[in-house]
Amino acid sequence: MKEIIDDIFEREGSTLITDVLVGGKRVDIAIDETGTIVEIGEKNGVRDVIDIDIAVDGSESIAIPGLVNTHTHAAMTLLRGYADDMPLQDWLTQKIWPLEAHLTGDDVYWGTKLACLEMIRSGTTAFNDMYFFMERAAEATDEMGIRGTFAHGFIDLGMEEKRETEIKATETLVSHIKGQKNPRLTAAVGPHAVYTVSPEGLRWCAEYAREQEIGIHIHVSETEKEVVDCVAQFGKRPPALLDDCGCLTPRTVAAHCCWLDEADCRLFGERGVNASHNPASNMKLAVGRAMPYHHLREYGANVCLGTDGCASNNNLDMLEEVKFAALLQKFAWNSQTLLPAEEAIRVATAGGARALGIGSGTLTVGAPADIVLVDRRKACATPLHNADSNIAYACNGGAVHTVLCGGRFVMYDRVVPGEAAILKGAAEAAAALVCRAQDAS
Ligand SMILES: N[C@@H](CCSC[C@H]1O[C@@H](n2cnc3c(=O)[nH]cnc32)[C@H](O)[C@@H]1O)C(=O)O
Ligand SMILES: [Zn+2]
Repeated sequence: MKEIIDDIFEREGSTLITDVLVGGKRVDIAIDETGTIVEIGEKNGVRDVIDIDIAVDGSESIAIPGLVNTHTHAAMTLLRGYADDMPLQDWLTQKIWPLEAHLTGDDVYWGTKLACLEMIRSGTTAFNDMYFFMERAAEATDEMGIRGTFAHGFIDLGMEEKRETEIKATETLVSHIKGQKNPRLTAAVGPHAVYTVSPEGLRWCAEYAREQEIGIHIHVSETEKEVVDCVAQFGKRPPALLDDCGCLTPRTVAAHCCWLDEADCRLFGERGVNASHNPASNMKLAVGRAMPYHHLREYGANVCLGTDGCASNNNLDMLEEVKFAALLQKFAWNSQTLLPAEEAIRVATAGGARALGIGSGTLTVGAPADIVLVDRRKACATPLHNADSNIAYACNGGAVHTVLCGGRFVMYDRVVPGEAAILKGAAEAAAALVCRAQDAS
């Protein structure tokens, strides 16, 4: 790679990536000053398409579309390693929620900065977030230069008063995000799950999402207990309850979907729901069953990929998540051919872009230049019999060296601007958060 041009992160001109491997072919990629891919052609074939401001030698790199993390609680980076090896409900009620009660907006700002740093370093250019103080999460994401969809985690626990508070917080966030008019930041509604949000709350979320023309982000059928309790309380399974409340739409991202049966998958396909597979989180929390990817694909649902939060993964490396997904599906459903490498990468890129309604996810002319360069000189990428195989089964985020989002460099030759300050700020915020919680207990 050429020496780092000192203002490369500020440049807003056009970029040419030369001689890079895309889908098994060596090509040049021309990106115009608006950050759009304007030409992908044979080596040396597209140089005169743009007035080149920056040229990047891609001859030692494989290019893939920016990875799209469709389920995070990004600022949970501050809780990484705080509570491990527990069942979901105990983990939430005994450890996570008591600590989250002491979160501040500054905590979410630093936690999200750290999350964006980690995501950029491992090739993620867009993520779907559900948490607290989401205005601060959006501020951090804008500073880091990648794309985010933000939902206030809506939990009413069946209480009218809390529902009103959550409604106001959701409306405030949505108008804040829309008011920014920032193409990289979008809003969504985030009803947490059927066991934490009343049917009245679910119906409000669905209606508000429809009215605002935004997405819905929700945890669905993560555990068998969730399904059993839902049937006992409402006489129907979570997907049917959500459908009755209007929550199943083509703009819904349903996280986990582990305990869906075949009829649930057919309903998801009929409604065009996006099912976010979170294999590392599901295995770490031992939720007991893998998402039935084969049924969701068979019935036409869009499957995408997510990491969940850093307290149940514990990182945000989507290349690692691609491997977990491809292996878990084969193991869980006893099929050596289920979710092959190329398909697993597509789920993590095009599948995620479709779920969030963003134009990236593929390296094609007219798409936003959300591009990740993977280093071919790494051991995990050598030999290069098959790039998709190396990307899905051998490499992790550590093989990524350069990342563009909307044609702008967010990492260049393994340099991310402001990294040291982000690590310091997030570490200090995490330590102060735990101290506050301990002082209060
Ligand atoms: N306003 C809400 C905030 C909810 S944010 C989203 C919540 O989901 C929690 N969470 C993280 N991972 C999971 C998961 O896998 N399943 C269910 N909840 C999770 C996370 O800790 C956070 O509390 C409240 O009053 O609590
Ligand atoms: Zn979650």
